[in-house]
Amino acid sequence: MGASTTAGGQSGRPTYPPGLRGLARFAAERRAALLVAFLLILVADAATLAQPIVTGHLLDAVIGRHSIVRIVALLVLIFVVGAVLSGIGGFVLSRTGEAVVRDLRVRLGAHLLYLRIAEHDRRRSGDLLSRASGDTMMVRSIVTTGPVTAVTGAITLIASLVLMARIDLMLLGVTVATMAVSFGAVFTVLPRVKPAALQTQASVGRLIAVLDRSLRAIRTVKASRAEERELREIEEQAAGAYSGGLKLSRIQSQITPAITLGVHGSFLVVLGLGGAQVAAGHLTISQLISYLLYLTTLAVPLVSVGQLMSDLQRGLVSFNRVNEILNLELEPVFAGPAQELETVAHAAPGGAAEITFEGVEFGYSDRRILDEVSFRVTPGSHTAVVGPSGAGKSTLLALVERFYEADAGRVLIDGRDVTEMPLNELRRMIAYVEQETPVLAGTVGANIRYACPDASDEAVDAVVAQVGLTGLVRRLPDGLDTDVGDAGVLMSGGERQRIAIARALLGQPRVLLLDEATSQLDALNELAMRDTVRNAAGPRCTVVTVAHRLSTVVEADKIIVLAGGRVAGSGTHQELLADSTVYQELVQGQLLPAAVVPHGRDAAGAEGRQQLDAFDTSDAFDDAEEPEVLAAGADALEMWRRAQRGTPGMRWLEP
Ligand SMILES: Nc1ncnc2c1ncn2[C@@H]1O[C@H](COP(=O)(O)OP(=O)(O)OP(=O)(O)O)[C@@H](O)[C@H]1O
Repeated sequence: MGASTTAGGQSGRPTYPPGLRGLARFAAERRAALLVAFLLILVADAATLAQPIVTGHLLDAVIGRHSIVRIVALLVLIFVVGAVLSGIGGFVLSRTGEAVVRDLRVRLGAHLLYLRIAEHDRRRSGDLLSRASGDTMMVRSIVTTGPVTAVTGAITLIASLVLMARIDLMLLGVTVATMAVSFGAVFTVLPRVKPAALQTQASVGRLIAVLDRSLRAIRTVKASRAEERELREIEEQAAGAYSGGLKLSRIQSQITPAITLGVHGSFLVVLGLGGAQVAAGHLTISQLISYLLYLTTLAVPLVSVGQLMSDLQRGLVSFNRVNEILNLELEPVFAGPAQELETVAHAAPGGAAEITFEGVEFGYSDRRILDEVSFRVTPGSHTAVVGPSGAGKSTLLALVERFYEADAGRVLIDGRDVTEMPLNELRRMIAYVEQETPVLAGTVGANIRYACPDASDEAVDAVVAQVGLTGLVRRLPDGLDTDVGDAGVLMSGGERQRIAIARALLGQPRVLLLDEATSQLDALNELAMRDTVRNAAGPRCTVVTVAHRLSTVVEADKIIVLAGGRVAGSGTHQELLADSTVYQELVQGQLLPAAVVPHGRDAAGAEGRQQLDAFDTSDAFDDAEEPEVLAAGADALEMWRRAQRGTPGMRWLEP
């Protein structure tokens, strides 16, 4: 299923009610295959049911010393036809069940990818993973073996009862009464299956969530010596799953013997009563044997039906857990019929875009994060957003990307409200580098091409050079084909960041949103970041950076100061230093810890700045392992720092 089909189907994709009705409706989408399988099994069962009749005739023929050749041939034919058709029917049903589960998994996968970010915020990804794996497995078992058992069991049961009724009604009455007692016992334990299954599946979900959490932060777990604590949580959830599983086993261990006892009990009663009937001459011996054969034929489907009833309850719990996700609202990715997403790297048409916030209000829940936020970012400019931690800076970027929608007010791109633009069109024009600069498992090249898989090698080489990765790529054992490890763990933080920026630049976006990592970068990376941002902004691209480093801020054409959910000031670095106490405080304390505070001019700084501008970071990265180059990078950063001292009102804050 391609991306376009998946997303295009969002509006028309059927939803299912919870429970058996939903499961039946889901399975009914493959009714043609189910019907073929049903007919095959019907004929196979008819053949099985004919066996006792023909066996009865065989006995009569043996007792009456008639020829048995034709009857034996017929019996063999019935055996073979029954076995072959039941095999084919079972296979068709199983294949259909597998296809049903495949569809369920793909739909669930599509749903998880297209789910609104707010839903992902609310849920633990480990639990979602367990629904995609464990729960779909449970659904699989009831839609594969379930229909086979139900169809064959029901047919065999009804036909056997009809044929047994034709032999002796009284014996049938006794059989039904005995079986009713054992099924009564089964029905008393069945309601306990659902809560036990729910406990098991929910515990497994939480277990995977705990594991997922620990493995994602395995270094922190080890550094905090938290293995034992994590293990205790794992044990707790495993114990929950164990106790749920134990309850289910207990219930199952009552169901199977109850039915087996019912069948065996009725066999003995029928043998006794039937023997008396034969002795009294009301029944022939062959009729009694046929009856008893029917009774034994019943044993297997009845036990299977008992098992199915229990499995069905468990499967329904899993189906409901999967269906709960399938019924969640998705992002409206496509406005109309599915459109092709652009996968080739070329500039999004239109050049640098204008971004406007008009009285935007937003809160993740009841807590207001942004309050009447209004500002304009001019096309081609570089705007830095600064503010205290938690002020809502990243949230601003999320609203431009439309990960969330404003509660009031509007976010406009080139005068168009983002909520009225097709999401794929909006996101095609924007590149976004989030704070954690995620790198996905795979190769360096695949990561850079992630948004534009069809980009040419030349385009990739160009962005690799732009972010100063050429030297690294040359040194890597397999160049761009080198694996970055799970979540990019084999790369350094700075390398991951540059890979993420290269990925963003490859799409030649009209808007580049950079959520600067809060952690300090080394000298070279800090300079590279500054150069990259400076070079990206221009006639083709507008850059908005959530800035934590002064190197980014002072370069910006405009700085927006966000505090207390409001715009507390905007302007250039110099303007804000003069006008905004919030900005001054940020510069002193939080924007760049141990960095700069207002001070007088420093003529040497201006000279330092010129030298810094001449320092080519991309060349430096190419030889970043050379000690003299590293030293030159550090020198260049010091030059830049001196340049800041040359900036009106700035001096270094002593650590
Ligand atoms: N997905 C979310 N659900 C609920 N609350 C959130 C969510 N994301 C952020 N918040 C809260 O919203 C507020 C603003 O968060 P945001 O990440 O935008 O701040 P920020 O200014 O970028 O902070 P920082 O500089 O520390 O990265 C914070 O108080 C944060 O706890």
